[in-house]
Amino acid sequence: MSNIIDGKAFAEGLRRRLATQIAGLKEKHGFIPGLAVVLVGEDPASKVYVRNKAQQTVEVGMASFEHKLPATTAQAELLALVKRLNEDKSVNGILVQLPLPKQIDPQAVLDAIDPAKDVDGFHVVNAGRLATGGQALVPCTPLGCLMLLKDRLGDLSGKRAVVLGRSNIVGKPMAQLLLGESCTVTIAHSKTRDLAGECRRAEILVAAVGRPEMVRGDWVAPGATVIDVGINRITGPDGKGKLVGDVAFAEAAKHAGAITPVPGGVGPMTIAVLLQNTVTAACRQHGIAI
Ligand SMILES: Nc1nc(=O)c2c([nH]1)NC[C@@H]1CN(c3ccc(C(=O)N[C@@H](CCC(=O)O)C(=O)O)cc3)C=[N+]21
Repeated sequence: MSNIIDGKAFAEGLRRRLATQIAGLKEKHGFIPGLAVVLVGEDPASKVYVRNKAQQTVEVGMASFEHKLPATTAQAELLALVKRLNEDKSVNGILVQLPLPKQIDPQAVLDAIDPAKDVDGFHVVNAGRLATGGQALVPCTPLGCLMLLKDRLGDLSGKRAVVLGRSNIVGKPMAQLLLGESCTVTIAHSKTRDLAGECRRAEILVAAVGRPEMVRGDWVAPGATVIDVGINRITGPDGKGKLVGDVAFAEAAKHAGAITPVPGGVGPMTIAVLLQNTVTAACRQHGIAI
């Protein structure tokens, strides 16, 4: 087995399984799940992600509702849209694309989303349920990382895991999920003393700091599994733009037992899990056990 973890292929498989499940829901229960994605403003990267999300939503057989608002949208207008989507029975999942323009407080918007429709898992109720072992909707990126880890390693119980980064959207929920799998979890960050040394102790290393190629080869223990959540657009030596992770891939791959590439690793999993979360949310809303 190659030591490269193919997130793109895993995500394709997951979407195929979801498509079958969705066809079954339509046949047996007479509905298809619906996902609403809200984009405020014109951020070019966000536009690409939103287009990909909408396309993949339709490909697996779900309904996609796209809402594009101008960058000047007032917070009250966005909250009014969220309220309408909360009340709309054909909408089972709601995602408001981040980042939002500066006149809008992102947490106010995220907390206005019905927790049952919060397919990003960013609502404080879902964060609380994840932390206390309840029935949460779990943030897509960390859940995707966990799926890749379990697929590679099987049981994670007792493993030493280091999560580099403490954001609400990746680092903290990732640590909760690993703890839930009975790993011994360390959350390391910019203030951590001897960051390289902490990382070197990890059997599982998840990098989510948003700093291009910060994790060097000698930070990786022999045989460790490395999950690179970073997506950084940099200018390469040839002057062209390219995508790199938070891990110096070529160096780290020499030490790692398994490692995710960028692109083609965690990124595609994020969208596939978003679709899965929408199916999960739809089934719970219809009282269907899955
Ligand atoms: N409310 C909200 N939820 C999100 O989940 C969310 C968001 N806002 N804002 C932006 C980030 C970013 N994000 C990505 C999704 C897919 C890829 C992805 O598919 N990446 C591919 C290709 C990337 C490329 O070529 O540009 C890869 O890594 O192979 C990347 C990044 C979701 N986000």
